Amino acid sequence: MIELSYITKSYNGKGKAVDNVTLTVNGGEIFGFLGPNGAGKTTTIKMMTGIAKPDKGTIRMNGYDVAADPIQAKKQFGYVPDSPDLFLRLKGLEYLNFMADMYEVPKPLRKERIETLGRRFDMEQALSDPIQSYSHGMRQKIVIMGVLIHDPEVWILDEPLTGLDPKSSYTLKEMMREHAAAGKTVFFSTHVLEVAEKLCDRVAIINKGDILFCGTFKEMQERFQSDLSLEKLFLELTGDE
Ligand SMILES: Nc1ncnc2c1ncn2[C@@H]1O[C@H](COP(=O)(O)OP(=O)(O)OP(=O)(O)O)[C@@H](O)[C@H]1O
Repeated sequence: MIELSYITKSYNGKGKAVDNVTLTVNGGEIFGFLGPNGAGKTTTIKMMTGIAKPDKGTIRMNGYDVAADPIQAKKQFGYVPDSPDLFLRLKGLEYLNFMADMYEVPKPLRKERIETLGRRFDMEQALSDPIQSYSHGMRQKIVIMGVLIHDPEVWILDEPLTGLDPKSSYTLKEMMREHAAAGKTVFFSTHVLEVAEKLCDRVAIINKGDILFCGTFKEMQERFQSDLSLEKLFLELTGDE
């Protein structure tokens, strides 16, 4: 479960990148975080993960306060950033072992998970190569695998489908569904509204730091008394049409 209460942040004292955002994401749901470029999605995610500090407000991960109890809070989630260009000099397998060490995954369990993840993401052959030699999509996959190797309860994924080929994208979506079906939490940002419409139990739409809507797609259609697609509703709501 993720709880954001009255989160506000501005950069260099300028306008608010995130303004008084309150959101709860429950276990058992896939939650989509949508908004135009510069809306405040990544800033919100950086505050959720402890990378950036909110000016005001509190964030809890499964009840642990990210500011007051950062280690316990960080044990609750896995985070895939929007750029996968990390640890480029390590080989894929070295990176997965490093992540497994950080999260104290026992050796037999990590071996089993590396095999399963390698198979599901078609990465078995690439694991002995340096990450530097990977394509963007392969880097994205190794970062996702590094998160999943410690089986965090809460997944926080910033644009996770960007650059993935159709099979890997399908696999990740399937894994997101499995994770939520097991009662755990999936929070992800995306610009691909067709995916959000099909995959998410609930969505929030943020624009200029404000949450404009939070709920199910059906609730959104009811609110606007419309049977338009999520894409059309999004464009109306964010004033781009
Ligand atoms: N490090 C920073 N310094 C100053 N301003 C920043 C910084 N990071 C983000 N901003 C500003 O904060 C606002 C929100 O940006 P953010 O990156 O959170 O948007 P986003 O919704 O993730 O956008 P995108 O979809 O383009 O990735 C923007 O106005 C952006 O210019």
